[in-house]
Amino acid sequence: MMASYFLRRKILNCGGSRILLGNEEPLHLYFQFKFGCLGTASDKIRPYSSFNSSAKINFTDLTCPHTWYPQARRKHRKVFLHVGPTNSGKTYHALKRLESSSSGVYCGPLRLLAWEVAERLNKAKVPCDLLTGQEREEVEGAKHKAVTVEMADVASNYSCAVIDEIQMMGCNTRGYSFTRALLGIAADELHLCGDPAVVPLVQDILRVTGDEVEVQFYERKLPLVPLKVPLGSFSNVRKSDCIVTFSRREIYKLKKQIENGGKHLCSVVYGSLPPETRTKQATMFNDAGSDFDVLVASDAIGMGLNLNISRIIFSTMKKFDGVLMRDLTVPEIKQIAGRAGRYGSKFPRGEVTCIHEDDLPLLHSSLNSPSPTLERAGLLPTFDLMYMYSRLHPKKGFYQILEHFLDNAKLSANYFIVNCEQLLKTASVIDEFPLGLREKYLFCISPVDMDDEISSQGLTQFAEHYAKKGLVRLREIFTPGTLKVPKTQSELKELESIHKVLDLYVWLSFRLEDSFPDRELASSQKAICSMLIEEFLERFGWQKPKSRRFPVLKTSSSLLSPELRQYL
Ligand SMILES: Nc1ncnc2c1ncn2[C@@H]1O[C@H](COP(=O)(O)OP(=O)(O)OP(=O)(O)O)[C@@H](O)[C@H]1O
Ligand SMILES: [Mg+2]
Repeated sequence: MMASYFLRRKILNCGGSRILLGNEEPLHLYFQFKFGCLGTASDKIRPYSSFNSSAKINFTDLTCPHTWYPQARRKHRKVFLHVGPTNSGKTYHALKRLESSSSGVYCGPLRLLAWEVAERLNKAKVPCDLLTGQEREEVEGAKHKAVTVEMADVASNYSCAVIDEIQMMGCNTRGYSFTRALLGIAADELHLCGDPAVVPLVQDILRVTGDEVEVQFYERKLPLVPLKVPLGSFSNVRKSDCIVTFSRREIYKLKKQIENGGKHLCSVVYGSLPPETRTKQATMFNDAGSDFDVLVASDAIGMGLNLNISRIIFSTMKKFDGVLMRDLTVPEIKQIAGRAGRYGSKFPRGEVTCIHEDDLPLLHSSLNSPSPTLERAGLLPTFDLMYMYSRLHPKKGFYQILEHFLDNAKLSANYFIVNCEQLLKTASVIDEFPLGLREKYLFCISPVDMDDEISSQGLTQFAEHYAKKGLVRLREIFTPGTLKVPKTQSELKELESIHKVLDLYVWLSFRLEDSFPDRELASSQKAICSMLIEEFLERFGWQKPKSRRFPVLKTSSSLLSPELRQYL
């Protein structure tokens, strides 16, 4: 049961009251800079090898990011690029290698994937720790770890490492974490899984590292058939279909339309649902005995969940990208469509179509086109560089330092600086408080959605309390016992945002342990949020189908463990 999930986890001690920058170097470079002792770097490494002349160093020169990782540069890594379409066994083969290695790390793009891999390795009697921004679970004797890519450790040595969905190094927001893992993980064997579109870029980037690269191409295990006829009417929806759309409002509208037909109940999966709720919805859909036999989902299904989908149906081929409505790209269409016909499910093939006939030409042409070659990988200045740069501009706030740094950064052709809009938004809020640069950087890289009002208020309050007292008690900001099952879409959205704020508290508690002491309370409240959202999804928002038995609804308190019940 999810409610007790967090409580059962054994929390790893993560280092007293030190600030741990989850997606940063573990501050070793910072101290090396501070005390001028970066003598361990090999001769090839630039620019820090000449530390004593630090005044001459141009800290905004990001043209040689491979030199930021001396540990990896000391290795002659054997890199395997596993590339092919979705459902072709890329991850499967890389994980087989990881399982048989003496030590290793799996770096995935989502918490769901890290959970799945940790579970898989532990089941195969390979003890494996789990480490994400918000969870740390230690298994006795573990020499393996499953982590979210932001948590990849570039200061340890591994025999084997896997970076999944490596094409995400081209992602405009998170790309830098994949680039960092690619350049920085010190493993004898490094397995990269992803789209064939990454091959030339990875080969080019690794040309200067001295690593050896081997490419292995994969074919889809089961055929994917683009249908010539559109869905047309919702009466043609059948068991194991997945309807894809891109807004939350549309997801609930489609769910209602399909359920009103009286033949199906729909599970839903979309990005802002808590990860554990997404897993639960996916499990209900996968369960052949469950009444929830149709899935309505956003592109959040593109990665990470193993779903028994026989047919993908695009309700639209357009997506709002934050600025305007645009056509889906070839890689997006392929990634989503490829979820149909998973190897190991009961279907002999996958099928894909659209609701509307007009959308079929784009679907068919995209499935027949190769994904455009990835040209550049994302970068973000590390804390060390920002710190050194800030010392040259001691009067500037963090926002100005960041802005100035970004304006002056020099890059080589293989890299781009990721979109720092969220970072800058957070920096402008955080600059209001008397905090050190390291603390400001930490708040800025935290997983906060500054476009979500409740989330940004949460971050502001956490930073304010932290700056004033050095201690942030959850009860001063949030009253346990006030959470309720949402009755409307807007209440649901609010609960999703509260979940994000609690998640942020947990994230901060792993990095500022003494100042955020209520991790357990935040985790239990998160679990309650998820359950209340699930209760909404099971009970509200649609009419009971005529001919089906409705699942028995348990009250949220009866689902709770005694430890959690006290918080309601
Ligand atoms: N040789 C195999 N034997 C048994 N199961 C396999 C084999 N290859 C793949 N599978 C299973 O097929 C499914 C798809 O494989 P996998 O997840 O490795 O594909 P992928 O190419 O990584 O896809 P994606 O691009 O979607 O991540 C998984 O459930 C996996 O366990
Ligand atoms: Mg995979």
